[in-house]
Amino acid sequence: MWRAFTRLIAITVESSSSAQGATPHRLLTQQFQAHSHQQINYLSLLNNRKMSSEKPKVVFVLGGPGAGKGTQCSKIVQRFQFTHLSAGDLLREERAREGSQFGQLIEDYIRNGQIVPVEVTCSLLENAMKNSGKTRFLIDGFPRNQDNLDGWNRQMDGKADMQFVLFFDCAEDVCVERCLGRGQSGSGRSDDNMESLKKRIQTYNNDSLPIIKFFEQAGQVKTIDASPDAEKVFEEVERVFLANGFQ
Ligand SMILES: Nc1ncnc2c1ncn2[C@@H]1O[C@H](COP(=O)(O)OP(=O)(O)OP(=O)(O)O)[C@@H](O)[C@H]1O
Ligand SMILES: Nc1ccn([C@H]2C[C@H](O)[C@@H](COP(=O)(O)O)O2)c(=O)n1
Repeated sequence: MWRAFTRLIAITVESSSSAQGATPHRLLTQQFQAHSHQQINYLSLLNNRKMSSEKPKVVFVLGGPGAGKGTQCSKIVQRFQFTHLSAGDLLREERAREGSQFGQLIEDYIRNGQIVPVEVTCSLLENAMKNSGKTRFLIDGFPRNQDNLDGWNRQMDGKADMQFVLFFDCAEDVCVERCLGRGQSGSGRSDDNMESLKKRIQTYNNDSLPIIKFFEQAGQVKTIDASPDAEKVFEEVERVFLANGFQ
């Protein structure tokens, strides 16, 4: 955990801040140091429920911001027996939960297009898996960086079987247009704006693409062209699931 904090403290964050003389970097650094002094108990996020006795099957769903991951996950849920768990949605829920000790930290990361420490995200995912009582999961927007992947391997080792990575390949300008469109139609998301998007895209290129490449080299990636309309994209997605034995 200390290793994670040391790295967090080194993060450089560019954002606007009204506080006099306080750079955004310094503000976040102070916040993380405060959190570390409180000795955050990440385990407080985990409940005691057991995972279903059948080992859960997991499909990781990755792609740029706005590539259409959530849209396609809804369609997969309707067609196949999967439960959709969006890491971003779980983080937003935790941010909004009254009394959460992680709310402000999550907000700072999301607004700055950075990836929340895996201890938080993976615990939220594991809980959601346990609470659902289900055994097939689409894990959307995770693992997004090396920290996510390492944390998943540590925490979920032997607890779930990853089937494949569904990668929605989408040009940057299309992703931007879709996210801005989503913002304009009232998503209410604090990161559907050009300033956050620039950072999210940078994080995606620097941190997420190498993870997709890693899975690709292991032969575990199913790439889908995400640029056509959603129905057309789903035709490809459906083929992948059928070819991998899902009915
Ligand atoms: N194939 C598509 N063609 C056009 N618009 C799409 C398509 N798929 C999704 N959209 C629209 O683009 C926006 C982003 O889609 P969605 O929320 O599914 O993306 P996402 O990859 O889950 O995004 P994020 O990673 O930011 O959560 C939404 O407004 C959605 O309606
Ligand atoms: N593994 C993850 C997934 C998401 N987040 C944070 C940072 C993202 O910009 C934000 C929104 O995610 P989205 O809904 O676009 O998938 O949530 C993270 O830190 N770690």
